[in-house]
Amino acid sequence: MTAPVKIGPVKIGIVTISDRASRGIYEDKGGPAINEELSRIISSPWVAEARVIPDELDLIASTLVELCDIAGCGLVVTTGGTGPAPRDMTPEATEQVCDKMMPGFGELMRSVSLRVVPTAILSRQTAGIRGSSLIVNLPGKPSAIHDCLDAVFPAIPYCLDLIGAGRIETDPEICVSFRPKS
Ligand SMILES: Nc1ncnc2c1ncn2[C@@H]1O[C@H](COP(=O)(O)OP(=O)(O)OP(=O)(O)O)[C@@H](O)[C@H]1O
Ligand SMILES: Nc1nc2c(c(=O)[nH]1)N[C@H]1C(S)=C(S)[C@@H](COP(=O)(O)O)O[C@H]1N2
Repeated sequence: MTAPVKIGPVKIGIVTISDRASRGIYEDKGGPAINEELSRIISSPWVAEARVIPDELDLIASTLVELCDIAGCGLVVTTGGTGPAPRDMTPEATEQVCDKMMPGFGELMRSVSLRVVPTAILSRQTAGIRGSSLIVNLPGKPSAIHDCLDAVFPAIPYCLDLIGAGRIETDPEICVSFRPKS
């Protein structure tokens, strides 16, 4: 059974998790790249809620909770902090706040990324459901955003339908979303 549909434009959280971008040591290119990619793919109305934060487990977790529970984001996309380095804690924060993990997202994104870089296996990127929100992790390299989002996006609208996150439509010239029950 699908959850009740939310009315109005879907809110999408865009979270850059980077020590250096959050301190202004370099310009954040990840958040704007996600915004650009979503604008290319999604044809229905949506609004962005962007955040730029350091690689701090508690702050990542509280930002994800705030975006899902208070801002009401149906989808939250993160970039950065998925690797093996000591401060890479995004998957841990994602697991901490999710009711249900969606391992297929990470599997597909790593497999697609492996065609681009052999170090794709170093990303522990994952996805999960918190209430009526889907959280998806992307690697920090801004160039990874296009490859990873394009790979998983065909399944995202139906996932959002199933959890009651709101309805989104995609531009079929860019991404054909698959809704088995429509
Ligand atoms: N938000 C971003 N904006 C621009 N470039 C980025 C961003 N995040 C990462 N990068 C680039 O990708 C590289 C690898 O990203 P990674 O997430 O491993 O960074 P990092 O070494 O953990 O450092 P930091 O957390 O300070 O971004 C970085 O060294 C940087 O060149
Ligand atoms: N598509 C894609 N995936 C990628 C990469 C990349 O450049 N492109 N970088 C890899 C590398 S080098 C690392 S260390 C991991 C984790 O990156 P993160 O800690 O920035 O999230 O993502 C991997 N996945």
